[in-house]
Amino acid sequence: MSFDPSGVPVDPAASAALARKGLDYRLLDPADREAFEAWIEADHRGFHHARPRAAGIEHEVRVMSERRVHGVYDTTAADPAIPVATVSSWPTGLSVPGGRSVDGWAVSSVTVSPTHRRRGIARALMEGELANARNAGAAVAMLTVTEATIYGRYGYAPAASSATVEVDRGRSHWIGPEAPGRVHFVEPAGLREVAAAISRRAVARTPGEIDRWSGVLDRMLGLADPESDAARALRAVRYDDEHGQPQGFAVYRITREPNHPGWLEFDALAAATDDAERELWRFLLEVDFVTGVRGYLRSVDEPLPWLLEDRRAVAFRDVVDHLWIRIVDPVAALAARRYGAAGELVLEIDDPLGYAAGRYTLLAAADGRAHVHGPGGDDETTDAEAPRGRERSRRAASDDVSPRAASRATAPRGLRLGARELAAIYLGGVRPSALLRASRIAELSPGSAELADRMFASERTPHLSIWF
Ligand SMILES: CC(=O)SCCNC(=O)CCNC(=O)[C@H](O)C(C)(C)COP(=O)(O)OP(=O)(O)OC[C@H]1O[C@@H](n2cnc3c(N)ncnc32)[C@H](O)[C@@H]1OP(=O)(O)O
Repeated sequence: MSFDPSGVPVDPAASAALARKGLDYRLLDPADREAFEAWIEADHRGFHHARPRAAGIEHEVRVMSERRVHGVYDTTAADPAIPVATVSSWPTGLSVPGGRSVDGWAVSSVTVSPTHRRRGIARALMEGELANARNAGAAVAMLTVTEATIYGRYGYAPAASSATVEVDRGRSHWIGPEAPGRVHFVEPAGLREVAAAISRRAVARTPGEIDRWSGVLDRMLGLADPESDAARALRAVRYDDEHGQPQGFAVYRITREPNHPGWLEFDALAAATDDAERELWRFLLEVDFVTGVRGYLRSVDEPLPWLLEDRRAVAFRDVVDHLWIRIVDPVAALAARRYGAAGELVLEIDDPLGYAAGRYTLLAAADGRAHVHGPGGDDETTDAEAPRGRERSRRAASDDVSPRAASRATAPRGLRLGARELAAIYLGGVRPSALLRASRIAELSPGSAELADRMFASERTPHLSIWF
């Protein structure tokens, strides 16, 4: 990410709303170790997690000191040093269709103490984070959710799903191709640098993935608290291609009762190439003395069933909305991705919080690039050169993405929709026509949803494979 949130002030509206309830809204100073530890205590309690061990606290302090961390304090509480509410946020890239990235604002650690619930504290924090996102220059705010009923009211919608993929080891006869490379066992600590590089490439090829921060890799590899039982149970493997270049890795554990075969479970299988993805799956499926394999947060579009003779060996369980996004700057967001078909589409967006409200014209060219015209006369065109990163170019439409060129290709069509529905269709994981059938959007003219389906289609099903 190339935009800097350090100059973003504490949101005055959130501060005032909380002050009216007799509460202090504070941005924590990364140098204030005590405040961070108290905040971590509140965060763990809020999520019903066990208290972290010393190494876990060190890890959390490291991670949190790289974010904007807010606490809400009640000076009348028995222990006023422990916040009654928490939230953290940071700027990060979100992969979008076309192998590109949009400037995003990740929001996490939203907790309110049960002693202070349902007084509007979470609302103040969430509205504050939308203001922070917009002030920092992000186009999209995003989060992963504990419950699907909390965030729609702020304009968030599910944009990428994930599933637990369970494979019956006894039925998993492999019929896929042989990979040219090899799988090696490696020590998790030795994988750290390579895992970062592979993850960057894996994230870039999958819409819905967000840039990895160093703490999430440490967590994946068991390095956050390496002496914990959970970390010591992890085994790591790396796939090297035929030239000896690392192209993928997986980290797994085997859980089992004495005298019984176990279950192989994994949270991380990251691949920069299709060969690496296939061969790591194959390795995990062929480990002996195992009844089955369970991969968490996998894509709902996993190619695995097509690699096995018996596709019913694979079950997709717990398919859930996983990544929720909120568009805070539609012009920048719409111009950041590439489109599946050429066309001109008017988007009339209703947004009670204001960020996305207005009439936008999206002009997509046959090469997937787009020109977006916003209500304030702001225009933005997809940059042809840079594949990822901050790619805004506020300039006039180029010849091949000009309004005239696009309208020659397709007659104008349009949708009337809310900020939530825009968020749902943005990555291509939800078809506009499904929202039309649900009466969540309306067409300005017949055929608009069908055109929007084709334009918003993504070459890959959006997927997010981590919690944040
Ligand atoms: C991105 C993340 O971090 S996801 C993690 C979310 N956190 C958790 O699940 C931890 C446990 N839960 C909590 O800490 C709290 O219950 C929170 C944070 C979810 C809600 O905090 P509160 O301060 O009680 O919420 P607040 O009073 O501001 O409610 C705002 C609105 O959300 C609604 N709401 C709050 N919690 C929930 C819920 N769990 N389910 C459905 N609606 C909810 C309220 O009814 C209210 O609706 P309205 O304003 O439209 O009438």
